[in-house]
Amino acid sequence: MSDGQRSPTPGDGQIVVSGLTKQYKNLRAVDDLSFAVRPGRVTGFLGPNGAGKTTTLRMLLNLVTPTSGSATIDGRRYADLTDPLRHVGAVLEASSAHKGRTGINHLRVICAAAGLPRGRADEVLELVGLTPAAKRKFKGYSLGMKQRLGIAAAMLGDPRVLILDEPANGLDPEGIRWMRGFLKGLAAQGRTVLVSSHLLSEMQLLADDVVIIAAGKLVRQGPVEQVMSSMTAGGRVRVRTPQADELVAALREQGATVTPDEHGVLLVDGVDAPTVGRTALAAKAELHELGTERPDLERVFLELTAGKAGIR
Ligand SMILES: Nc1ncnc2c1ncn2[C@@H]1O[C@H](COP(=O)(O)OP(=O)(O)OP(=O)(O)O)[C@@H](O)[C@H]1O
Repeated sequence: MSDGQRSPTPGDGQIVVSGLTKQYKNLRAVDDLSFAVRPGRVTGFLGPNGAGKTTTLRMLLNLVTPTSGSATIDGRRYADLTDPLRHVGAVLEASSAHKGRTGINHLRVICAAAGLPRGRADEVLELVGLTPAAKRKFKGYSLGMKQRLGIAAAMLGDPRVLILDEPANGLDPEGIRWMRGFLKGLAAQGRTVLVSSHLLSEMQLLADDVVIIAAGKLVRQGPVEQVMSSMTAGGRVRVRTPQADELVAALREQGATVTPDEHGVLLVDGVDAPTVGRTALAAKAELHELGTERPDLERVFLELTAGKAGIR
């Protein structure tokens, strides 16, 4: 087809990880991990360095043998997929290819080995915007071009499921923007896109769902908005009023802790903003400001994961 897209392979497109565990000598890299990844969405697989993301992805792709538990794609273990390239495409690290080979020839070699039509190489190159560099040698490719070539190779079998390990690593802002648009586009076509990252900020822009792990264990999973707001719930309330003494007394009666700051703002812990508003109304305190301070998400993420991770 002219745009290089065909309809994805049938299958439920789900990734299901269940009780997955990998024990290295004296390190449990992945520890009884369970989560599910749905089609039609980009799922961010988040965790600090050493959390076990790569090991999990490698178990999904049958490159590492689990100690226990299971990981399935389209309801089957990778090893049991009859035509794996048609089910799942993976980009585990910046693509490597024979240095002297051109981008298009690299893809044609894979097509030949996998029994795919030769023309598919041109289609996927077009898909990732590398057609102008088709005949350039791999050794002259930038990191961004190598990433695109890796994605092109993963797309050769037109898989329903895409798995990428830290695809934004080393890319410039333009490359990252392209990657984001490309992956969202694949999800919009109904594909399953699982992307690992150690950057929460990147996942806020890219992911629909997130799975957060630390020290091999699940920390949170769910729609990105829901997970983020659960992480920053319980922020302290800021309130400003000319009748500060009256409001402080009324709030303390409600069990709240009130700390005035140097600018005349009252910082209130223990009750939420609507409660502060109601209390102010009852105490006849005029409000000049009322809001909730949200903790910095990146800091919460670090605390959430560092506390579990320890030193690895
Ligand atoms: N073959 C191995 N033998 C022993 N330990 C290993 C092996 N592979 C990984 N590990 C360890 O398992 C832990 C998890 O590693 P993993 O690469 O899965 O983490 P990650 O979340 O992908 O982190 P990063 O982003 O740094 O790659 C790390 O402590 C790592 O050193």
